[in-house]
Amino acid sequence: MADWTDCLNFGISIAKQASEVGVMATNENAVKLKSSPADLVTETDQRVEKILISAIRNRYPQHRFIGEESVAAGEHLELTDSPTWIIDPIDGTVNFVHRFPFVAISIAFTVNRQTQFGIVYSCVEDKLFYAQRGGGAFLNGEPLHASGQQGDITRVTSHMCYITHDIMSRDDVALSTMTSNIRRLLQFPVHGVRALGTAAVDMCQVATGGADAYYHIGMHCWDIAASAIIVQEAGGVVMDTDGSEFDMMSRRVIAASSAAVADRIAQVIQAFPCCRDDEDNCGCGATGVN
Ligand SMILES: Nc1ncnc2c1ncn2[C@@H]1O[C@H](CO)[C@@H](O)[C@H]1OP(=O)(O)O
Ligand SMILES: [Mg+2]
Ligand SMILES: [Mg+2]
Repeated sequence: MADWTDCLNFGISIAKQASEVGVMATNENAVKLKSSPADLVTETDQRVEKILISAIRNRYPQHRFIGEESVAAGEHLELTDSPTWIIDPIDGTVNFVHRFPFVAISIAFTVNRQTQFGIVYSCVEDKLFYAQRGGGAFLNGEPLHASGQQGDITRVTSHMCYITHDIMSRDDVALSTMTSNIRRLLQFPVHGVRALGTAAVDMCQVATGGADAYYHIGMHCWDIAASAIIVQEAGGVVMDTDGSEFDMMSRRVIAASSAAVADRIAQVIQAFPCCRDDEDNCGCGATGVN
C-alpha cells in the first residue's frame, strides 16, 4: 500500500506557512457576498488558496485539486481516482471578517476517492488537527480520542454536548427544517449546544471528546472531508444524515462519539433538498441552498 506520509507532512508545512503569510498577516475588510448574506469571500480566501495550490502543484505536478474558491470561480468539481487535494483556504470566512477567533485551513487528500489524510489548522488558536488513514488522529502531536459517549439517558454524566452549525441559508424550507431539527435534538439529554462558525473546527471538537456530536446539511466537500477522517481516526463515527455511509459529496454529515449517538440523531432529524457537490443541476428542487 502506498505511503502518503510525505504528502501529509508537506500539507502540514504549507498550511502553517499559508496561515502565517496569508490568514494571520491580513486584516481583511474587502468582502464580497456569494450565495447568501452569510456566504462571504475575501481576497485573502482567494490568495491563500492560490498559495496552497501553487506550492502543492510545484512539488506534486501530477496531483489534482478541488478548491472552494476555484470552484466558485467556475472550475468544474470532479473527484477522480487520481491523488486529489481538497482545499478550503479559510473555513470560517465570516469569523475572519469579524475577527472572531476561529478560522481554519482545511486540507484533505484522496486517492481512488478514498481520503488518505486530513489536516485542519485552526490558525488563531495555533491548533493543528491531523489524521492519516489507519494511523490515528492528533492535535499538536498528542493523540485524540472521541468521548465514546453512548447517549445513555439514564445517567446525568452521559448527557451530551452537541456542536451544531451556523444556519447560513436564508431559504425558508432550509431555515425551518434546521431550526426544528435543533428542537428535536434538544429532546435528547443535552448539556449544551455550541457553534464556532467553522465546520472543520466544529467537527474536530468531536475528535477531541469535547463535543459528542455534530450534524449539518449543506456543507461542501472542502468543509468536511478533512475533519471526517480526523473524527474517524479518533474513534468517532461519521455517517450521512439518513443513516447511510458517509459520502463527502452528499453535503450531509453526522459526526458523533459513537454509532449509538449517530444513529439516534439520524432517526430524529429531517433533511431538506440540497444538490450533491458532484452533480450539476440535480433537479432536487433546492432553492437558495448551495
Ligand atoms: N453557503 C454557505 N454559506 C455560508 N457558510 C457556508 C456555506 N457553505 C458552507 N459554509 C460553511 O459553514 C460554516 C459557517 O458558516 C463555515 O464552515 C463555512 O465555510 P466557509 O467559511 O469556508 O464558507
Ligand atoms: Mg468552509
Ligand atoms: Mg472557505
